[in-house]
Amino acid sequence: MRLEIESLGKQYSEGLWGVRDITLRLGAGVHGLVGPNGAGKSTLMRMLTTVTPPTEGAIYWDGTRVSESPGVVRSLLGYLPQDFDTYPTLTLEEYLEYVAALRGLDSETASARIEALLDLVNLTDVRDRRLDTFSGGMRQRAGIAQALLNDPELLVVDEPTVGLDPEERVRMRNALADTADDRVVIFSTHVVADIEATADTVTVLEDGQLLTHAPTESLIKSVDGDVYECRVSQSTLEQLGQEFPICNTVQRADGVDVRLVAEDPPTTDAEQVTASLEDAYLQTVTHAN
Ligand SMILES: Nc1ncnc2c1ncn2[C@@H]1O[C@H](COP(=O)(O)OP(=O)(O)OP(=O)(O)O)[C@@H](O)[C@H]1O
Repeated sequence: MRLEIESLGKQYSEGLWGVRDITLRLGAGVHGLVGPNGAGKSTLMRMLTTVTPPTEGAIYWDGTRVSESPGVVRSLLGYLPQDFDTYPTLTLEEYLEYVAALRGLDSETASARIEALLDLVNLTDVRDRRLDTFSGGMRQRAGIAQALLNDPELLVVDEPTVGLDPEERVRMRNALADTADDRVVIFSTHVVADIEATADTVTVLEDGQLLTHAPTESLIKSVDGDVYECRVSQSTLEQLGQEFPICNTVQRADGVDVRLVAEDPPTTDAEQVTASLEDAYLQTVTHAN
């Protein structure tokens, strides 16, 4: 299975492009799509899911041009949109049975599939509970289950961790990673830490442009040895901020603990620390500006 995106662009109005000139090749696995608000993540996903047509360029699934045969992608697609909503008065099981019927699954296939998916997203115990009693994280995992009902080869999830507490974020990430063995999973977020543990590749978008696309490990390695932490005064922090990407700051009684990306130690007592995806992301975004 292979998703190819060739010079893809979407223009909303004169001079306003949601994304432009995006070229990517994605195989089975989890692919993280990150970027700040307005970067173009949702625009790209809406084109991948055939919700909106591209203005230029093309998308191919296993060599078939999607705009010429949108039904091909729709039949193998699972989609969890950002504004996903459920039917509050149905129980989880009733809801999944309803969606399965809408997708044309026969009842035997549907019940086997529902059983497996409840287990995958860890909601078997609450199958008889009404959806309006679910937490945000449970609702999102129910969303993943509905998106997987037809066993899609392409699963697209738009910001599935928004509004979730840390424990629920981890459950959500694990559920996504567990689905990715034999499908292409595209996971968009503006929280870089959400994809560090789960994504095989990372794609960084900003202002509609593709800044980088690389295996997660190699993106982290690109800043290995260049991440430092040190305690500095507020005025030194301001100077450092002019020169280096600042990854994090924590106020202390006697100064500010700062984490930054620099080729050489930024202060005499700076300590080199293990690089994270967030450091690599900040370096990528800062370099582009
Ligand atoms: N339907 C639309 N009509 C006009 N402009 C749009 C439309 N949808 C998005 N845009 C614009 O396209 C650009 C990319 O937006 P998009 O929603 O794709 O970004 P995003 O990365 O998903 O952002 P967020 O993280 O805030 O959801 C922005 O400038 C946005 O204002």
